Amino acid sequence: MTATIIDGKAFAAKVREQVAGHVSRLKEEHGITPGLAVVLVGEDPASQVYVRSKGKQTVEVGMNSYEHKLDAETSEADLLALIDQLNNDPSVHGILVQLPLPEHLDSDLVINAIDPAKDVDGFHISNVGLLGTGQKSMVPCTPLGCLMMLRDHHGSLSGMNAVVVGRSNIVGKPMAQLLLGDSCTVTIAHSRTKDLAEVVRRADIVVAAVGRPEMVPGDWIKEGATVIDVGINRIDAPEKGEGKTRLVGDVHFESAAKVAGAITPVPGGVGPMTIACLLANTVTACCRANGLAEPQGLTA
Ligand SMILES: Nc1nc(=O)c2c([nH]1)NC[C@@H]1CN(c3ccc(C(=O)N[C@@H](CCC(=O)O)C(=O)O)cc3)C=[N+]21
Repeated sequence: MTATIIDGKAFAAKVREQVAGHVSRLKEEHGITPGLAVVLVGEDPASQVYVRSKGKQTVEVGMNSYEHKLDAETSEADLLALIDQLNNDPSVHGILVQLPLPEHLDSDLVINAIDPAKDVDGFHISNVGLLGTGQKSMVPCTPLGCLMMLRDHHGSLSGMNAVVVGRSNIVGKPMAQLLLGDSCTVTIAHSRTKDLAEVVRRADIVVAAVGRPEMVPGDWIKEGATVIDVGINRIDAPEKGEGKTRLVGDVHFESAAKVAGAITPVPGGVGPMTIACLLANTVTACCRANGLAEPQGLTA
């Protein structure tokens, strides 16, 4: 068997088209332009790349992008003051604080200072609680993007065995909640799971989100299973020449694609969907803030 490739890049372009449609309707019918504020503390090069690409796409769909770059030594009080200002700015509908934050800043405290209605990452404890109890919330972008691809590929996920490998607050746990919401039987596996290979082999859906390059080999995958690879790992690629690198996922793509029914590639899979869902969440937050009907198909 050779797996169908789930093209996250193309899917993300479609999501952005829908978002752009909602944005132009908000402008024409209501005179409102959705705005997304991104806060970056310090100058981690990977974070800068991500923030730049996100800012560009925000403007491309017709929204306002506000970037706040603070130096690495910024105090917690100054960061909290900025968040307070953004919480009270009616032109800002979404706020994202790029993680990880420098060591001296308490990220839980900072994230929980964001107005939950503007928390487009879905990391605020109120949104986590709302998601866990099946209430309307802001849903974390990466798991939301994975859910959209799974629904698109399968239609209904009801009754499927889903194994999420990884238990992070930003991917593993919210992913499990979303799959449960779609009536999957959900297992969260992690580094201490006994017989991990056997657990993964039972899965109709595997979501790999551990941050370890190519740790899930093809012989852990059940024939025909759907594999969603959340990992984005940069590794050395001496075969490309001295000092070169390449991006790989948490799944060993080549071997997994031989047994899976469908699989997301890295790059071009989950990553582009994460940014598209950030834009989708910003439009959703803007509609809710203005008491307007929210977009269909862009939320969980
Ligand atoms: N508060 C917060 N929210 C985030 O959503 C968040 C964050 N902090 N911190 C950093 C991570 C990282 N992240 C990525 C999103 C898209 C790609 C992406 O589109 N990657 C391309 C490849 C890019 C390349 O070539 O390097 C792909 O997978 O095809 C990557 C990384 C969001 N993050």
